[in-house]
Amino acid sequence: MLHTNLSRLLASGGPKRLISTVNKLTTVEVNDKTGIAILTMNRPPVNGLNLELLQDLKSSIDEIEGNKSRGLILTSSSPTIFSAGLDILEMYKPDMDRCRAFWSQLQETWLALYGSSVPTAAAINGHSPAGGCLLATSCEYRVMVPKFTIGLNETQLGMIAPQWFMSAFLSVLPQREAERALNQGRMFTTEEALRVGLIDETANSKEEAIEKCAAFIGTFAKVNPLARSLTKQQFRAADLQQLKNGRKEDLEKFLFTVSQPALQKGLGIYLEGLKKKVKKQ
Ligand SMILES: CC/C=C\C/C=C\CCC/C=C/CC(=O)SCCNC(=O)CCNC(=O)[C@H](O)C(C)(C)COP(=O)(O)OP(=O)(O)OC[C@H]1O[C@@H](n2cnc3c(N)ncnc32)[C@H](O)[C@@H]1OP(=O)(O)O
Repeated sequence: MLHTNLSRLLASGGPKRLISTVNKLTTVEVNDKTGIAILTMNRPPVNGLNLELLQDLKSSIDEIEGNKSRGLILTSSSPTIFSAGLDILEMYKPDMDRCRAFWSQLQETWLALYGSSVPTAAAINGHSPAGGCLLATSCEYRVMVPKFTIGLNETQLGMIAPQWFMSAFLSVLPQREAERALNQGRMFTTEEALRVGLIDETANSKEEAIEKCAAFIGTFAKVNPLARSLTKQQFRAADLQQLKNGRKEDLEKFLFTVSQPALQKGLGIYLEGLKKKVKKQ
């Protein structure tokens, strides 16, 4: 009951304090009463994860870790897109120095989110393909609004999701389900995602999704925070360590892959398809 009241207070626009306005592409609002931080991505039109958004996400996660928030809820300022995943323009005809910085930052941001010591939840208020799904599955709990899609669609783009994308996916889905979905590049509707367990709950609005995420975080109110966070870290240690040990190799593989003419050709066609769709409307 206490948890429900706290979460209602948070979602109903109860006392909120804007802690950070420093980052251009993210905001952090911490509710004074509940101590839960809402981290909002704000890079129109689709929250494409480019170098700057990834940097801002990382610095917001650090800020939330540092200000002793009771939990982190990740969401988006867009009414229809949680995140369109990696900004394809970072990989299409890339400047190789920037591309290196981009992938290194993606690794850094993932390590911070997946390894975060505070309870994390995603209020998925829009489409969430590929890198968007990575962010959501790196959180401990997911609540999604109907009529959107979520999944790792990399194979549809002729790309291979790196091992650590798979780790986050596998921390949520059974191996058989995860393997089939990844091989197919399958995007799940909200209802399908709930059925397979890719999300935990549905909500009729962003506000309700945030309320349900807050209720999840509230379930830890009476649990020793250090014991909870060390337990979470033990569960995630192998996945985190695997990337930490292989960061350089992972980066080199990525740079090699994006410099392949066949991949560039595929990305060009994919981008063209996205743009044609806009013109048709
Ligand atoms: C160890 C590793 C080794 C090797 C591995 C090598 C490579 C690994 C990399 C693999 C990882 C990839 C992860 C990714 O995240 S790739 C990105 C995948 N994302 C998508 O496929 C999403 C594409 N977008 C959409 O499906 C739709 O846009 C969406 C449903 C999100 C929204 O639809 P809506 O109708 O609302 O908007 P649009 O009109 O489609 O889009 C508006 C403008 O935004 C542009 N756009 C959309 N998505 C992206 C994107 N991901 N990147 C860049 N730009 C994007 C779209 O073109 C429109 O642009 P304009 O026409 O307005 O200029």
